[in-house]
Amino acid sequence: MSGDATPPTAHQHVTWHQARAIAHAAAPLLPARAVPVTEALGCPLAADLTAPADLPHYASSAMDGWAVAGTGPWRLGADPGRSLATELQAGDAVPILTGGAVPAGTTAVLRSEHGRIDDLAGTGDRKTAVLVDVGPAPVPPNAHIRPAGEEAAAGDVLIAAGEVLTPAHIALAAVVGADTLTVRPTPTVAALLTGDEVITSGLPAAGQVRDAFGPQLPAVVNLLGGLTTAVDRLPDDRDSVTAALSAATADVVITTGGTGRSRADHVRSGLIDLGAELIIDGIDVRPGHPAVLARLPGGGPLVVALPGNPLAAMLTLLTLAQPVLAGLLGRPRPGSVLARSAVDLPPGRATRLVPARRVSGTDGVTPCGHYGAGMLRGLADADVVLVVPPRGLVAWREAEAVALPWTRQHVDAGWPGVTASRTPGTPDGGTLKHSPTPDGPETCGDGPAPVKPVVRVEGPRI
Ligand SMILES: Nc1nc2c(c(=O)[nH]1)N[C@H]1C(S)=C(S)[C@@H](COP(=O)(O)OP(=O)(O)OC[C@H]3O[C@@H](n4cnc5c(N)ncnc54)[C@H](O)[C@@H]3O)O[C@H]1N2
Ligand code: MOO
Repeated sequence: MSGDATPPTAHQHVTWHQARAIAHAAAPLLPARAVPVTEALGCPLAADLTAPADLPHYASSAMDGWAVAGTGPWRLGADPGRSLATELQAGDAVPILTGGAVPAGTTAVLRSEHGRIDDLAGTGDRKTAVLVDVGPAPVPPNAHIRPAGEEAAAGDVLIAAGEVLTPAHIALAAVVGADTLTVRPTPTVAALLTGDEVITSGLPAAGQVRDAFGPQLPAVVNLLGGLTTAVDRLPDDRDSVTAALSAATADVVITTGGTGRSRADHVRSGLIDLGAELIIDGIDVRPGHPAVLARLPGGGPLVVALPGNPLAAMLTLLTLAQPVLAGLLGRPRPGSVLARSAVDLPPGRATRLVPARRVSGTDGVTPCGHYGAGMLRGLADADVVLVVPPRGLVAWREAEAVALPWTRQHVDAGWPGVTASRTPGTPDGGTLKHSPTPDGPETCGDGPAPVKPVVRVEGPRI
């Protein structure tokens, strides 16, 4: 399809809740793939990792010293190195190092501190050094031998499918000889930042803006579970935007700017030129109404098109990119936070996303100020974002909000400054609670304001 008309299949004027649900549903779990062990850190394992052989796969010494057979004193033979060719007979000993393979016939390892080499016994070429046990007690059978299979038998499950791989998992996989691991991959994200007026350093002149996204978008993507593999900057030029969209190879493309319908805005038209499926074209939310969610043809990447206004873009990450990444990771649809607004918020034409910060001494939150679509101060001050429905909010009633990716851990752990010993529900004591309903509570009504405002978390976590 070409031209700038919106394809009839696109969801238009969807609500904020619908947009999140559609975005999540449009992003199915990424198929498992084998990745090098070195790239698997942080990925959920897709198939059990079993031990291909006993672990350790040979009996080895746990000490520097001598492998001995039977009781001492022992005839000291040559260093067998790490060869298993030597077979000890009762009364034999050979030097051994920690980790060295114990020769067949070994009954114990005498650690170096507990052995003394005495005069040579015998005569001529048949002279042999004698090893004497001078430890506090005779070396017991099997001392300091790590038997084969001590840690795992061949076939044992070492790491169960679903585990998110830690450095210790990676080390374990490496020592059992795995070169690749089958994981649920981290969704990759390519960022395309549009705008002739956007500069990347120094003070912007009139008509210019400093790029707000490049310096932090990869970090936010990372907090949402993705990995940014490319950040490219594009002029406001239809061919450039179309070419960059068609060349993108990531699981998700996030664009910034150019979602409007002016002669300088080319993201929507570029998508249409390429025959992309527009899944969402416009959301009834402020800020962020021109946002687009699309899929490039041929099973290509999902495209999350963020408006250029900085606050609008950052909040649209929560509206669209967060559920998309959650879907690709096989995580539930992101939930929301329940908070109480310390002030009434009047009705409006659409759902509004309002950065809000905690009110000291209470568990209420209040709008930060400076939350125009092109601003960032309010967001920089915010603990959560209130989701204000068109009917507005009544002060101190439970209201829906979303945690910011960078405050989520504080919300999950209780608000910053709240100690675990505080009684939930008292001022500064947060009660965190999940709710299965991602669509939020009833937020308006005429009942009395609660005495003790409570903040809680609802819905599945990302
Ligand atoms: N006639 C109309 N005009 C506009 C409407 C509308 O409905 N009718 N909607 C407004 C809203 S709301 C938004 S949001 C924007 C959408 O704009 P775009 O997505 O096309 O973004 P741009 O026009 O490219 O830029 C908007 C604004 O953001 C600044 N920007 C862009 N990139 C960056 C960046 N990397 N760092 C910092 N700031 C950036 C850009 O300079 C503009 O100031 O359209 C409204 N207009
Ligand atoms: O919708 Mo715009 O995204 O308000 O700034």
